[in-house]
Amino acid sequence: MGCRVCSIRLNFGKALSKVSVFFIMLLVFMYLFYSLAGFSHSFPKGTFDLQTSVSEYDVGDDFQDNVRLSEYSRVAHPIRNRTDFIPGLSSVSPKFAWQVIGHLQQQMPERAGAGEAVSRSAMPVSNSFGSKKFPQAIIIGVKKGGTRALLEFLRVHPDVRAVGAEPHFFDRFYDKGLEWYRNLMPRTLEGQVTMEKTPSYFVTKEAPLRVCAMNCDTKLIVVVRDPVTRAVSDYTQTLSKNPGLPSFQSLAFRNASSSSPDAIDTSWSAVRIGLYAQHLESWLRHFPLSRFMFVSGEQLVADPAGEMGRVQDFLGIKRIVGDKHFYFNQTKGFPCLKKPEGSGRPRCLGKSKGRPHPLIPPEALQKLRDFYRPFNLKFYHMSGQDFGWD
Ligand SMILES: Nc1ncnc2c1ncn2[C@@H]1O[C@H](COP(=O)(O)OS(=O)(=O)O)[C@@H](OP(=O)(O)O)[C@H]1O
Repeated sequence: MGCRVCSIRLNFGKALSKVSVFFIMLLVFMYLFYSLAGFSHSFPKGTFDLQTSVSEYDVGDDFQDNVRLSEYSRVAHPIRNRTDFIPGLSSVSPKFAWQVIGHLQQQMPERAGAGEAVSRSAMPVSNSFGSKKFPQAIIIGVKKGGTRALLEFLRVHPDVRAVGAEPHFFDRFYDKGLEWYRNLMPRTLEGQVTMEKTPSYFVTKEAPLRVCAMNCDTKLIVVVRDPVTRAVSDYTQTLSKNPGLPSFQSLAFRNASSSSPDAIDTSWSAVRIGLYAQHLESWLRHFPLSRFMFVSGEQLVADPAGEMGRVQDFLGIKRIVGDKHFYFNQTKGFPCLKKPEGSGRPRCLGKSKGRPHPLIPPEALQKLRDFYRPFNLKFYHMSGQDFGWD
């Protein structure tokens, strides 16, 4: 009898340990599955959530492109691909190892959504993978200038680490506080430059003072493009989301019934953003010209390596991203990133970048060109650079 009880207990014990093992295995499996599924998102989730709020500067398209390209940046990144700080990782493929590191990093505070910001800000921002710093350089504009191309080209550089999505801190989410902002940043090692891009900063009245309140030594990069083409590009983006949009002309020109027929409507953001001299003026009240770098959007397409050389000098990092990283993709009509050594595929920006523009009547474009001329000349004078738009 006693032995039967013993055997029942023994069997029950065995069953219990089997169930425990099963549950542990299940948990491990679920963790691995979750981790692998999560790898497709290379950006802080919280940031993406923020991105989806709709505004004039909606960047949903930009986000898609970023997801595709972020993989390139990782694989092409010799320093970031270091796997030696996690035991065992060196025995798996570098790509997988980096995914594990990336995932571990994503589990840390930058994953916080807006509501979590306060409690997260109390967490230490330093660990063995580096620390989160405020960006030393920001691509502040301009919308549709080529900002995504510039950021993705820069992310190939081992000394640049950037937030993939646009944080919109200095325009939309300033009330979240600086610690919230810092937590969005990727961790950087000594000597690496932290960056972000949010093109709407350039036209946000409060942004210059706010950026300066964070750090007046922040390097500011502005990618500028012929304001007429930029306006059409902006319109094309809005049209792609709202096919019922009125024609470009009806938005760009006020009704001919007024005393000044066909006056340009500067209250339309697609027109207003192109008044570069005006926007720069408000930035120059807080930053000296030496803190700015103006990148020609046209040159970034015609000679990406040349433009990247100047940007790397401005950032004070070695000229690493150059000719060998680019090829001209005939189908896309734009430069793309070559296949990184050893793995991956060549990468072009997504289909929302470099898309065909609708045909705008030439007289309308000419009117806009005439309108922008004095503003362009003023901008050339202020920036000390002639962009040749006229
Ligand atoms: N290499 C490469 N590939 C594709 N597209 C390129 C590239 N370099 C610059 N561009 C131009 O970038 C324009 C989009 O600008 P942004 O990235 O600043 O747009 S956004 O403000 O972030 O939405 C985009 O505008 P559109 O041509 O109107 O689509 C492109 O002209």
